[in-house]
Amino acid sequence: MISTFYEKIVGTSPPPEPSEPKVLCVGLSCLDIVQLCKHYPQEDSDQRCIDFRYQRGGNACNSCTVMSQLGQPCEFLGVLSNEQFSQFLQDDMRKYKIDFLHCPIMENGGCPTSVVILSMSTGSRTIIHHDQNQTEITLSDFEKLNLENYSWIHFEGRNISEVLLMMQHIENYNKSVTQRDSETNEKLSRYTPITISVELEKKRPELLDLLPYADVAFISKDFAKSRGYLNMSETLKNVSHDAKTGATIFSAWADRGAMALAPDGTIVQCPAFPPHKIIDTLGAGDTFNAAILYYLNKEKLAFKKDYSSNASDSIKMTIQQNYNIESSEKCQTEFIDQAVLQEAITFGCRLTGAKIGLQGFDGLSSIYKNYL
Ligand SMILES: Nc1ncnc2c1ncn2[C@@H]1O[C@H](COP(=O)(O)OP(=O)(O)O)[C@@H](O)[C@H]1O
Ligand SMILES: O=P(O)(O)OC[C@@]1(O)O[C@H](CO)[C@@H](O)[C@@H]1O
Repeated sequence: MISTFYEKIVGTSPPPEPSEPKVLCVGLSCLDIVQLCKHYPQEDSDQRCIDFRYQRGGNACNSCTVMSQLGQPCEFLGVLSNEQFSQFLQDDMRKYKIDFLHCPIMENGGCPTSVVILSMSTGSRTIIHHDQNQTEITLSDFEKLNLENYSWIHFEGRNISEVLLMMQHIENYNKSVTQRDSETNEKLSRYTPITISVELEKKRPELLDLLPYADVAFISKDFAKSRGYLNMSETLKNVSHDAKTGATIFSAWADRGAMALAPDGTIVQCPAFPPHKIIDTLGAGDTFNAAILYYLNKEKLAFKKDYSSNASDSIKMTIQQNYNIESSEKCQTEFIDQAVLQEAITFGCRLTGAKIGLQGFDGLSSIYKNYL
């Protein structure tokens, strides 16, 4: 039996929605058990580590932690449960002012857990994950959202077929808010279309099926390596063949920094900003993604152009027949030019460089204030 947190705890009246639209992150929240080791351990050895902690993790959830510290209203959507560690995750989201009111709560469900080994000698983070048979967010969970409350929706590439349906649901919404009255040419809605982003992180080639629906895509180095790409430019070049026309694509690559493809086809790049001492690389990619979402979403909201003026320019993209879905929308990326993209990627690399000099995510808000 699944109910939402809202139905279970809050009752019937909906909570007041913020005046500023939120960024929604759909994906995983899990428990991270982090062991800080001097060196990566040898198999079948017995040793002590330097430190131990547990914290809330998961790509989408970590990105919310970072955005919340930057002052961005954000919401997490993922499956939660009544189990004690899942309660810990929920308490922690409250602490960080991350909205999770629409998360389905699985009675008798478990809590996905990762054991993470941080190596002080190399700065690596090794993640061993168990999903505790947790189910994933489906279209029917997603349909309960009022999309007017969001300016940007980010998906972790996970349950591909359902994520595709959710992306298509957003496209339909976007069509409805950009419609005009045929006689007066007046816009029929005061809402702005939603920008869709996706992260291809896990080493699963099927994740490429999500690209034709994304306005913005993040390609992790793990995914890129699993495809045989040796560097960021090779990644962008290859992946762009599967992407929507006008999409913005990011490739982040640890100490090499990051590179991005702009909607007009130009490439921008930024080196990494390593801290004095690397303390904790867990969640570096999630921090980078959050910084980009934050920066580009602010640019989007500041962008005064009428979003529906070029509606007739829409392009038809057909994706893999096994999903039998068509994408006919234009990219929601008009606000991204080369200069904006360069600023965004520099902000992303700077913030992430600062994060890996910290334990966990606390302290990012003061770093951000200094950055401004
Ligand atoms: N060792 C490092 N030195 C400096 N910056 C780093 C380092 N590792 C990660 N970063 C920063 O974090 C971003 C994302 O890192 P990456 O390792 O690709 O993510 P993930 O956590 O997904 O493996 C990089 O683009 C870079 O800016
Ligand atoms: O940014 P990274 O370091 O790649 O992601 C870290 C992380 O989100 O990924 C795991 C789930 O795959 C979580 O246990 C952990 O918090």
